[in-house]
Amino acid sequence: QSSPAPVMNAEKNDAVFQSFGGKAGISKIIDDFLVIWHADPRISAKLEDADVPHLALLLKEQITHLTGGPGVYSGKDMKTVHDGMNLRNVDFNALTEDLQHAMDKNDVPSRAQNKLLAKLAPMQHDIVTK
Ligand code: HEM
Repeated sequence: QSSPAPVMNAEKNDAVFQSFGGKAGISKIIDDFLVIWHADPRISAKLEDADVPHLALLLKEQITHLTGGPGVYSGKDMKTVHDGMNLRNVDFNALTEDLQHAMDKNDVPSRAQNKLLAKLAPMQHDIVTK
């Protein structure tokens, strides 16, 4: 006999993902985020050698996962990826601001934004090396 409990849990853990507009919402937010990043003189140079379509794909997977959506993140761990980029706290903060602009532009409620930002904050330690 099937129990309703796992379904209820799934719905509960899904709330942030739904606030982001699900897969379509996250896809749009990341596309907007990359446009904003490209236009941000503080960190645009960091994208010069990047494979942006690949980065977009992995960011969509990662944010889907972090907001409680379906699927897996297939990329590398944050320390391995950003090692050697000489990233500073100001770079991390600029990127976070750009992401917030993208979330604002897409009307993500601030409570849901803060849930995601709280998951990104501990990554700063692995990403910032300088
Ligand atoms: C919370 C902060 C961040 C998160 C969640 C994040 C996430 C990611 C992810 C998922 C990837 C792709 C991993 C892979 O290729 O396997 C990546 C790559 C990359 N990230 Fe970050 N990142 C963060 C901060 C930053 C910052 C602050 C910068 C620079 C300003 C940056 C620049 C890059 C670049 C240049 C790549 C490589 C793209 C390429 O070579 O194709 N990241 N990041």
